[in-house]
Amino acid sequence: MLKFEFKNPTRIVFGEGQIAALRSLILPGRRVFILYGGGSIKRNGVYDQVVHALAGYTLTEFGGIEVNPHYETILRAAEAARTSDADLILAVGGGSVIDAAKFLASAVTATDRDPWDNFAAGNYPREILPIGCILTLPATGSESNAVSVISSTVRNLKIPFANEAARPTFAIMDPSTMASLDKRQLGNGVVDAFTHVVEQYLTVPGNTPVQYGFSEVLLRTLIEWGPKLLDDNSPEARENVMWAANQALNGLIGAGVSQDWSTHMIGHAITALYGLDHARTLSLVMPSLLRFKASTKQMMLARYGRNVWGVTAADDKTAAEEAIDLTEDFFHRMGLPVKTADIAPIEISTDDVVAQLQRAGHVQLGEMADITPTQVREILAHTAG
Ligand SMILES: NC(=O)c1ccc[n+]([C@@H]2O[C@H](COP(=O)([O-])OP(=O)(O)OC[C@H]3O[C@@H](n4cnc5c(N)ncnc54)[C@H](O)[C@@H]3O)[C@@H](O)[C@H]2O)c1
Repeated sequence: MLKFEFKNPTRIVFGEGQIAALRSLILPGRRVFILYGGGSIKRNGVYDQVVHALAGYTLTEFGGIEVNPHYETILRAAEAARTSDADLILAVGGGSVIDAAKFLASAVTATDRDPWDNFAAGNYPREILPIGCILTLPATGSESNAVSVISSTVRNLKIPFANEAARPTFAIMDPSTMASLDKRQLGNGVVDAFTHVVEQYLTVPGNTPVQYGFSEVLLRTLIEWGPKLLDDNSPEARENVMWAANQALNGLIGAGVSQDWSTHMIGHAITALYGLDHARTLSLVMPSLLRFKASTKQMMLARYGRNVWGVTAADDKTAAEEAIDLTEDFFHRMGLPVKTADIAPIEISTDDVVAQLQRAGHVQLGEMADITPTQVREILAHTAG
């Protein structure tokens, strides 16, 4: 097991109707800065529930956080938060809004008014504003992790920022908020969460049976409940997927294991270039990447095939190949692309993706840092079809 430190201080308040618990989570008299996206919360009743729960508090709101949130918009939000003298950022939305809130919480207190480079180098202000969130789309785990993935239109980059201090103080997870999600967002969420587990699990084997066992439970849960969620968006499916997606990226299954975030880094480059949904870049890249790395990942792939998919092949090579085929089929059944033909009219230029990765400083990827730009080209070539 690798050395690790694990602390997840986010207070999770889970279940239908829990938005009403906001009052018990925020001290009276706080000036709350509500951050949201394109306005789905105003159409589905979530905004009204928030405002109702916070009657008597001083509220300021900032809407318009984009999908794949823009740094430039967050800087405007930071100015508004300073002007309103906010003392808590309340994110209401999916991963984009929550990521924006986590970055914003540092941008508000930073003395540097253009803090991108400082934050990218890990230099965050000592004090940042506390963040609370109300999750409306299970996918990213952002509601209780330390990461924000932010895009800069000026720099033409989409990169992750990690700041332990930005883990939300609390996260309200009410599965009924998922009722207004369409099939595309539901499928995206399940596949995003699935890939988070895979990237912390399908690496080189370690002495980490606890982490692997948790990972396998999460994968089996997403495989069982993901299609049901697409089918009927039932309360049972919502709560199981929402909880699994949170556990997939709250730091627990990744503690002490080697990790391979190459699918995500290649995916970020594709989103930055073509605007393709985050999860759809992952479903496109991951099967090809697993096939490309099948020999180095063979032992874990075979274990995954047997423990998660019930593959019975006796030899590891066949079990690994069957596991990848089943993964690809699962992504496809969830309505996501697995070949470039599925994302038409977008056409991916491997040269551009490699250049984008280099601009972002992501040149040696994988758990052994052995995925080079040349290999990225080969992986992308295998997505053709
Ligand atoms: N912080 C992390 O650890 C982490 C991990 C993975 C991905 N990400 C990032 O998170 C972002 C993606 O977040 P996401 O997948 O949660 O999607 P999202 O937040 O971008 O939302 C997708 C769409 O769904 C809409 N939506 C959200 N909730 C809704 C609801 N209840 N009803 C109707 N519409 C609703 C939004 O308005 C938006 O149009 C990407 O930028 C990705 O890179 C972050």
